[in-house]
Amino acid sequence: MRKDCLSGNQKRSALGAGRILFASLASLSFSSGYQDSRLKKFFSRNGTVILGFIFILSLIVLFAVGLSQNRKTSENFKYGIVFDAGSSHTTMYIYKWSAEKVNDTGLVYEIEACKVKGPGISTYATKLQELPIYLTQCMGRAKELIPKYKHQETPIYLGATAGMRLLSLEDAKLANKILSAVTSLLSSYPFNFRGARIISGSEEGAYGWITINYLLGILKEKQYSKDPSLEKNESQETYGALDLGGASTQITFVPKTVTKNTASKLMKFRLYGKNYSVFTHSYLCYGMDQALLRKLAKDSKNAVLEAYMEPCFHPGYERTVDLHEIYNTTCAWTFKVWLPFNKIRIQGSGNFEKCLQSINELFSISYCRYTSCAFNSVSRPSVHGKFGAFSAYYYVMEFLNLTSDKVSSRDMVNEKMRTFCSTPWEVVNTTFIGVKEKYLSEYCFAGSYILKLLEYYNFTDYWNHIEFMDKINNNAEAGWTLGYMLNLTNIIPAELPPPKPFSRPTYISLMVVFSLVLAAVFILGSVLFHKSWYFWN
Ligand SMILES: Nc1nc2c(ncn2[C@@H]2O[C@H](COP(=O)(O)OP(=O)(O)OP(=O)(O)O)[C@@H](O)[C@H]2O)c(=O)[nH]1
Ligand SMILES: [Ca+2]
Repeated sequence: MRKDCLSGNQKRSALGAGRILFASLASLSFSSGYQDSRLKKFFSRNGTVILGFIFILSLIVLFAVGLSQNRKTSENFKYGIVFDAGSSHTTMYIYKWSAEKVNDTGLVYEIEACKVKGPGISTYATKLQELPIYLTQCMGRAKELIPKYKHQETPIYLGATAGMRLLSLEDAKLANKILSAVTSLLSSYPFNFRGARIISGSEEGAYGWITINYLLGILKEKQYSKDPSLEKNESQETYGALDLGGASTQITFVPKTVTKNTASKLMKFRLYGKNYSVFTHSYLCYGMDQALLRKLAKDSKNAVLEAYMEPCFHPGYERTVDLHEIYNTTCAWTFKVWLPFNKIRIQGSGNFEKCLQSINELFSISYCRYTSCAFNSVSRPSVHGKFGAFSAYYYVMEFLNLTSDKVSSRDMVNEKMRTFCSTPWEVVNTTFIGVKEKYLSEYCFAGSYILKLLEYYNFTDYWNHIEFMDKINNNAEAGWTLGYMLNLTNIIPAELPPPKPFSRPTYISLMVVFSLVLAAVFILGSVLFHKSWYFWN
């Protein structure tokens, strides 16, 4: 338990200090008081008033010092803005924290997640003039929510992820044009603009890992180890992070053992006085949207008379796609075949087993130069401990009602998926009214894809180790943005800040005790002074 009251030792030392103070004051009044008769007269008349005045002044000083050290946290808030420019869309997050408690864990929280209307910024290469309108609504929210006098000191960052990574592989100049346009646009706002850049897949994975462990209070657990409310986190291992975006997916965790194979994939951090070696890998083209595009491109070769049966779509569902749209992407071009038509009609058959088989072909496992690989010849240290799965992992599992603790095995998920995929589209469409058609029609594919992805990561027998998470502890959404800001604003120190000498209640108790001792000293001093004056006169 944290000590909030005075301990026996503290009480004894407080009283001891009082006695010494009293003795020195008394001796001072005896030794110097009688040497000057004018002074004696003055003290005899005004002594009590002077002592009372000194006493009150001391109290005021003591309390003023005390209050200045224990100022209410609501007085000085700081803010930070981060734009997550993802492949499918952009979201602006506003974080708020107390300047005084900045080093405590879990105290930065999200006050706004503003979804920018429209697709990801990588699609704006040919319509740069539309960017001001694109960002204006969320920037307006930032101006509204952050007090005006804080605007200038509020940092604003924009991090672009896999959509821009892909564009920069296809045409680096175009990607730079977008970033320049965004830079000049965000610089024109009254905030402290600190850069727009494409973050690497490793950064995206690592910052996501920092975010969830920070919000769960795991990074700084040691400092709280005597607090019963945080006991569950004592000596707890960090959570691994699983992020599934639209164009890339990341896996990040602290491996139990580091081998030669994994060493090159480790990122090292020193946070709150502890060292972490974090394995992280980002698979470009393995995000949800790009995986579906690649699957459609791969299976389009089966088209007969401009149509083919798609097992990952519900029976009765139909979608017509432009072949140009699916072949002309960096992720899918390897599946390009010549077909005598421009469009294909995709008809759902809702066959879960066939869907899984077909998804299998998206993962290359034929070659592994390490002892064990997840897929695409990327080394895979054994997964262990708990994992937090967010972004599309959460959206999909939440929709399928598979996020509960009771869903403890992969078999249960398989069963649910089998039934869901075979449900006719007409039934699905009329049951889930109001759900965006794009999302609704793709949940069968998405759920099956997640199952396969987690199988390749080797979670088959560890399904119950995964927690699907969105907002953590009601503080902030899981994702890379908070970790990015914590790092760039140095909110997480490398070393643990030294503990405060006293907690607030201890501090107040000490003030009260010392004030009472002071009062007693002055009252006694004043009585003794008068007695001695009469005695010597
Ligand atoms: N069902 C559902 N899907 C969503 C929702 N929001 C986004 N998605 C989809 O989930 C996938 C992942 O979304 P995000 O995590 O936002 O992806 P992103 O950040 O744009 O992409 P990356 O740049 O790869 O990280 C994409 O296919 C989105 O279209 C939602 O609210 N519900
Ligand atoms: Ca993302």
